[in-house]
Amino acid sequence: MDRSSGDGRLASEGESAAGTVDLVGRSRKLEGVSFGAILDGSAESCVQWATPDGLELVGRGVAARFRAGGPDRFDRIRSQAGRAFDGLEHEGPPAARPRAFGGFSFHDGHEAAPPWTGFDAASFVVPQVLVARTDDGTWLTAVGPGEDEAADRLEDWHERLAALPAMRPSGSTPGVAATRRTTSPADWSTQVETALERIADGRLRKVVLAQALSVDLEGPVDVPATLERLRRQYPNCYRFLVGHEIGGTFFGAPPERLVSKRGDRVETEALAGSVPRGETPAEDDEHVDRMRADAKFQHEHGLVVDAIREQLAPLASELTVSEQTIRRLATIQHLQTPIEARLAGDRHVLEIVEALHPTPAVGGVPPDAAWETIRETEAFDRGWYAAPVGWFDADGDGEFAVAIRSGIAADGAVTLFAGNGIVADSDPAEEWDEVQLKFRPILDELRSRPNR
Ligand SMILES: C=C(O[C@H]1C=CC=C(C(=O)O)[C@@H]1O)C(=O)O
Repeated sequence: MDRSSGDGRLASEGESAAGTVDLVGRSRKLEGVSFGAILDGSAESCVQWATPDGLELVGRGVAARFRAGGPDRFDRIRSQAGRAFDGLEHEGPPAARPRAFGGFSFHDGHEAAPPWTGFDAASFVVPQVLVARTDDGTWLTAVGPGEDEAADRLEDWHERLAALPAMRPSGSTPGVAATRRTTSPADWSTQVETALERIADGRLRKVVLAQALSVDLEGPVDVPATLERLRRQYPNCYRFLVGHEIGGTFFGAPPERLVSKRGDRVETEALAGSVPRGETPAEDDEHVDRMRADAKFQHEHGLVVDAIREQLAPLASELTVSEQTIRRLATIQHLQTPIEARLAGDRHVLEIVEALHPTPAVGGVPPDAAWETIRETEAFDRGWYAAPVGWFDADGDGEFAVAIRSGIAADGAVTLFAGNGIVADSDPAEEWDEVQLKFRPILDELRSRPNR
């Protein structure tokens, strides 16, 4: 793994905006409110998170911030958060509790250079204002460094939100002026051939190689509105947005759960192996039958299942690997294997995140050789692509997705990312086609289209 060039200095600079004062959260029930409208015009830090099973969260402002760099960034975030959450006092239902939102870079040695300005190797915020849409209604939570501040903020935002429209138009798309690839088809073939040689000589069994596509926009992009449109096309995916005050906005609609932890229960999955959707249900099934029967796809998928099993086993008292199923998305279909565990002891979700990242669905096997191949062959910075993004709370519970089918909007452009698993017998041209399908969800939403 890339354990060499991490910037450990950030860890000691990690601050809580609350300083030594204990954080206080106050919640109140809300009538319907448009999530997009809450973020409108915000130059503050903002976050949005939605799961396939219906939880939706949106937050803005910074009550506390945790930042870290280097290989031990998972631990450092955990200890900074431990200090800030230690004295947390929250009045409201558990669904509305304060949480920390953010994510990690794919590589340990990540530098926050454009388009990733503002995105440290690990960075989380506890928003000052959080709105949670749950089965139990919609809740506003204000967080501050003391009771009075939290109560005043709650009052202020309750009034502001009451004045906002409950529905917001879905907005026009920005339009695409031009696209630029980091990787030409010829370069891609060379990269895949390099990986195949390493597989043939036994150094490597699988590596996920990725590409970036830089999209120049005709007009400004409204990321919350783009996410809202993605909800319609990709209802069974996560949706996330992390917007930085001094940089861009990272967002996406990933289908892949890295981990969900509640108490001692952990859910994760292997998601690897891709075929296109067909024109008809029968064609969809033909693609799926081919994928299920194909030794290459099963090998590629099996490596991910085995690695997750091995990564979780030391932490678990029980581990259940379910039957393989199919994940059918708007443009693509994947092999999926749900995996559940009961934890052996008291663990923080970030410990599970650290143990699992990167699964071979985005890294490879063995991890070090895959890491080396990625660093030597890919011609762009992965930044936060394919890394954990999500939230955790004061109890160490939380949920993280793998930030694939994602892009970063910064300086009038959106840079999209997509990759594919390479194993023995992979064909560069087929892999190229599969990667292009993975750019589609966001690219399609950026193209010009009349208002809907
Ligand atoms: C790495 C990506 O997809 C992963 C998830 C599902 C299927 C994959 C595959 O078929 O290679 C990848 O492992 C991506 O979308 O950028």
